[in-house]
Amino acid sequence: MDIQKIGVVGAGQMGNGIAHVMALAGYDVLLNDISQDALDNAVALIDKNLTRQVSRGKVEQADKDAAMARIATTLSLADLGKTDLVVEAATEREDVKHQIFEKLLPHLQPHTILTSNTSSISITRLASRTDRPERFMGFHFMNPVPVMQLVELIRGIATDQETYQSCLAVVEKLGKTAASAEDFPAFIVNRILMPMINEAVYTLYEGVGNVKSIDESMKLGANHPMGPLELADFIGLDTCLAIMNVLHDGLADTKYRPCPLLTKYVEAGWLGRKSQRGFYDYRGDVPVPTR
Ligand SMILES: CC(=O)CC(=O)SCCNC(=O)CCNC(=O)[C@H](O)C(C)(C)COP(=O)(O)OP(=O)(O)OC[C@H]1O[C@@H](n2cnc3c(N)ncnc32)[C@H](O)[C@@H]1OP(=O)(O)O
Ligand SMILES: NC(=O)C1=CN([C@@H]2O[C@H](COP(=O)(O)OP(=O)(O)OC[C@H]3O[C@@H](n4cnc5c(N)ncnc54)[C@H](OP(=O)(O)O)[C@@H]3O)[C@@H](O)[C@H]2O)C=CC1
Repeated sequence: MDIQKIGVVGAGQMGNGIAHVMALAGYDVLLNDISQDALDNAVALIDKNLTRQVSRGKVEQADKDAAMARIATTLSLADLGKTDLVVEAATEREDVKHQIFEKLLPHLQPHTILTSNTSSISITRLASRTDRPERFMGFHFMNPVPVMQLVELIRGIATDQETYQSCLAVVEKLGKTAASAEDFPAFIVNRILMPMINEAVYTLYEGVGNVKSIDESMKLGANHPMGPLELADFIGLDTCLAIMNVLHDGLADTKYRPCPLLTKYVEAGWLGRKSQRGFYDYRGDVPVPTR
């Protein structure tokens, strides 16, 4: 299917990155959120990130201008009815995602493909509550979207081959690489990454190391670009906890038990970079460890 117009639901860190790369690749993008502030911040951030790409010689000024002109925003989900593909990138909560798809359905054209950028939630279950489980897929970008090469494509039990091929063609047009994952809790990347992050929080909780020593150990000792706690703050601690809960509930194995310290940080509203405090405090000039 020829996809031209793409709707993105949720203008948080993933939604803005997805809108950025889609518009740069030539798609018309309609970005939706429940908050006007989130939409305004997302457009400002896309502008800033594209400007940086221009200054580093990665993007031509004319391509940046054209990409910005292809991005429109809306507070109304009904406006996404005219799109060919929707990427849902709202908060990692199953009830929120079900509600979004439920509200979208009456406005959609029959051919529109629905996808979710969920990090962990069952694609089959999300699809089953729509009128088009055969045209529903997991479309899982990595953070930061403009930089990371991989997109996980996850077929639900009912997803048809044409839908898969259409999504694969979008990934290729973005210049990214697709990995196919089966629809089991947290798919491939987060099935492996999130238990490591959770284990780093246990290492902190049990006093084996502090924030600085744990992150330095994994950066200098295992050549990771970010330490696991720095990465958790970057992803969002609410998202990390939600993924661990999906793994724990979905696979019923105690090895996925979320660390109580991770739960405590989320209860405090210390969600990482997006709330200015997590395993580090970002309110000053340099990040300061909180433990
Ligand atoms: C939770 C999930 O469901 C799935 C996930 O996404 S899991 C998370 C996956 N992501 C990771 O693991 C990221 C790990 N970290 C990294 O790879 C690196 O630290 C990083 C790429 C984020 C930054 O790299 P760095 O070398 O430390 O910083 P820096 O030199 O400033 O940035 C490298 C490039 O990325 C760009 N960049 C960094 N952050 C960016 C952002 N948020 N948006 C856009 N571009 C960004 C920079 O502009 C820079 O571009 P150039 O190469 O053109 O100069
Ligand atoms: N963070 C990451 O590293 C990655 C995250 N993901 C996945 O991407 C999705 C988004 O994550 P992320 O961008 O980090 O989260 P953020 O918290 O940064 O952004 C979520 C956005 O969705 C908005 N939102 C909430 N409810 C609705 C709704 N009903 N309709 C429209 N918008 C809504 C939120 O608004 P408000 O703030 O007002 O609530 C917020 O702007 C999640 O499913 C997550 O698991 C996937 C890959 C990597």
